[in-house]
Amino acid sequence: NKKSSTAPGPKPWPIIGSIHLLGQHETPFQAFTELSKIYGDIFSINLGTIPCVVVNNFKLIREVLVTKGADFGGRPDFMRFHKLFGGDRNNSLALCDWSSLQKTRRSIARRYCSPRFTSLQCDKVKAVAIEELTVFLSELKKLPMETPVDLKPIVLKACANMFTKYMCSTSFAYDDKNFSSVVRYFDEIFWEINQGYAVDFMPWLLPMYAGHMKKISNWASEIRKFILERIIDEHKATLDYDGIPRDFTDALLMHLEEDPNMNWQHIIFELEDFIGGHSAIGNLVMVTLAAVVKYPEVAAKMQKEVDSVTGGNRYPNLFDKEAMPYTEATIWEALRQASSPIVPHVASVDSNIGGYAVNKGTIIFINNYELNVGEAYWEEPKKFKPERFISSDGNIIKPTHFIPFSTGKRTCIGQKLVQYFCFVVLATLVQHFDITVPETPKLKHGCVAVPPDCFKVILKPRRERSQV
Ligand code: HEM
Repeated sequence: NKKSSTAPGPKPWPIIGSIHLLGQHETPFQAFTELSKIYGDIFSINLGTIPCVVVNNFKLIREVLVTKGADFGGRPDFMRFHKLFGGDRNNSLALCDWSSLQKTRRSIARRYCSPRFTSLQCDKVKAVAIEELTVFLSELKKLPMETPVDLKPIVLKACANMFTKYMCSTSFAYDDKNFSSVVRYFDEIFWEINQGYAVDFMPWLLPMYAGHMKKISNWASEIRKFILERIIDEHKATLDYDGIPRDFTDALLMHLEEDPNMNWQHIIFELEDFIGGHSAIGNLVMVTLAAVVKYPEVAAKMQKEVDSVTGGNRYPNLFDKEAMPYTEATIWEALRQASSPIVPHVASVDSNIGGYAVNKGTIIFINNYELNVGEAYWEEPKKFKPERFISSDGNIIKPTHFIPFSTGKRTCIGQKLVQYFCFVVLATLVQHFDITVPETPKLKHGCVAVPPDCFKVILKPRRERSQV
C-alpha cells in the first residue's frame, strides 16, 4: 500500500544522512536528477537528519505546487533565513510559512508588484523606467570605453532606483555612499540566498559558521536602517491618510492603520523584501548578457530589433515588448539555462505525493532543473536558442512545463516587474553599445545569481545617436 509507505531512496548515514551524495555534482539538482534514475521520479532522502522528498517530473511538481498547494505551503527552518530577517524568517515573504498574514501581505503587494499590462501602475512602471534609463546611460558614458569595466554595480543601481522610484517615489545618486553600500548588501544577500550550505541541514555545524552568520545579520540591519531613515521616515511625514496612496510604501503605511494583524515590523520587512527584488533583476540582466556576449549573432538580432522598433531615436520601453519578441525570448532562454531553483516547500500537514505518504515537516525539493534542461522537455536543451520561445507567427510561446517563477499559491509575486525592467535595461544596453568580454564568463549552473564581483565587460558605443 503506497499511501502508507514513504517513497524509496538512498539509505541515510548516521548524522549526515545522504548529504554526501549532493556534493558529487555541480548543483544539488543535478544530483537529484541522477538519483531519480535509480529511485524514480519521487524519492526520499535524508539531509543531515532532516527528512526530504524530491519530485522530478512535471506531473508530480504540479501536484505539490497546485493540486495540493495547501498541504505544502511551508518553508524550511534554516538558521540562515532567520539571520536575514531580524531573527525570524516569518518576517520574510519568500521564506515564511503560509499563514493568513502571508495572504494579506501578498494581496497588498499584488497591485503594485504584479501590475497588469493595461493598468495605471503599468504606465507608472513605464515612466519610471524611461526616467531612470537617462540617468543610467549618463553613468555608463562616464565609464572608460573599449576597456574592461565593472558593469554590474551600475546595472544594480539602475534597477534599485527603478524600484525605489516606483515603490517609494524616491531615488538616489549613483555616488551616494550609503546607497552604494546598500545596493551591494542586497546583492550579497541575493548571492547568499542562492547558495546551499551544509549547515542548513546540520545545525550542529553552526559554531563553524559564526562569523558568516554575523556578517549576514549585519548586511540585513544596515539595509533596514537605510530604508527607515532614507525612505520610510520621509514618507510618514508627508502621508495623507485620507488620500489615495501615492505608491506601495503609502499603501503599506495606510494598511498598518487599518489592520490590527499587521505591525510595524511587517511593513518594514515587506518593503525591504520588494525593494530587494531589484537584485534579482540586475543579476538576471548580467546572466543574460553573459549569454549574449557568447553568441554575437544573438546580440546582432537584438540590436536589429531594437533599432527597427525605436527607429534609433528613443529608448525602448515596456510597451515595445510585443514588437520585440526576440529580445524577450533571449531573456526567457537565459532564464531557462540558468535554471534558478524553486525555493523548497515544506509539508504543513501529513499528506501524500504520487501516492506515497509524506509526513508533516518533510522538506520538498522541486527539481525544476530537469524541467528546464531535461531531454524529455526540450529539443537540444544544451543549445542557447531564443527561437524556441517564438512561434511561427512571431509571438512568444512558453511551454506549460517552463515555470521559472514557479506556480500555485506561493508563485513569485515579482515576475511581471522582472519581465518589464529586465527587458528595458537589456534592450537599452544593446541599443547603445556593442558589448564584448575580455574573458568568457563562467556561470554557476542552476543559479540565476552571479557573484557580487563578477565578469567585466567591454563597451563600445554604437553610432552616435544624439536624439536618445
Ligand atoms: C530573476 C528573477 C526572479 C526569479 C527567477 C524568481 C523566482 C521565484 C521563485 C521560483 C519563487 C518561489 C515560488 C515557490 O516557492 O513556489 C519566488 C518567490 C517569490 N518571489 Fe521571485 N523571482 C524573481 C524576482 C523577483 C522579484 C523582482 C520580486 C519582487 C519584486 C520577487 C518576489 C518574490 C516573492 C515575494 C516571493 C515569495 C512568494 C511566497 O513565498 O509566497 N521575485 N520567486
